[in-house]
Amino acid sequence: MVRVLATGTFDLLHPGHILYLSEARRLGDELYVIVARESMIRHKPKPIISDEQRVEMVSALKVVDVALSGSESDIFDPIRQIRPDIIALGHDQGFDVEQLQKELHERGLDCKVVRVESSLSCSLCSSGKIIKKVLERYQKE
Ligand SMILES: Cc1cc2nc3c(=O)[nH]c(=O)nc-3n(C[C@H](O)[C@H](O)[C@H](O)COP(=O)(O)O)c2cc1C
Ligand SMILES: Nc1ncnc2c1ncn2[C@@H]1O[C@H](COP(=O)(O)OP(=O)(O)OP(=O)(O)O)[C@@H](O)[C@H]1O
Repeated sequence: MVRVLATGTFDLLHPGHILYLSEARRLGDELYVIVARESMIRHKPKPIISDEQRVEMVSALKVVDVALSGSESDIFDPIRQIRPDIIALGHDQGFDVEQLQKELHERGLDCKVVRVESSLSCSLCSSGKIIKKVLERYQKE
């Protein structure tokens, strides 16, 4: 049984998320997803949707076996519990494959890190773009 782990914010779900999660799932037999905590997101605006609601939505996706909220202090904590065989990074996720692999190894967590290269570039295949469009529409009215 190969356990795959995917991660992300998943603020406003869109087909790009489904592509990423489906590709991650294809790497093994079961898919766990760590949903980022609002308190840990510093590289972009905070999500609109609460931690709990984002987990609920990701859990309901057909390709996902288990979704859970991440740690609020150490990203390696949930990995110690989940013990994935593979960590699947998204095409634009700001983690370096080799660096993350090294940091996992230093903590005795020997799972393989791979990057899912597939990406979908439709006009609303990004939570940020959806929010921008909503703002534009309602500012006009
Ligand atoms: C292996 C791994 C473990 C992670 N664990 C956590 C975690 O425990 N808590 C958390 O808030 N974010 C965690 N993250 C980060 C987020 O899931 C997310 O990838 C990060 O905030 C970047 O957001 P974005 O991919 O949606 O742009 C982890 C990321 C990776 C790659
Ligand atoms: N269009 C897309 N195609 C493929 N993968 C995607 C796409 N959008 C997001 N992902 C992947 O989904 C995961 C979660 O991404 P995230 O929730 O940050 O989505 P986002 O919509 O890109 O957000 P934002 O627009 O706020 O940056 C990441 O691993 C990311 O690489």
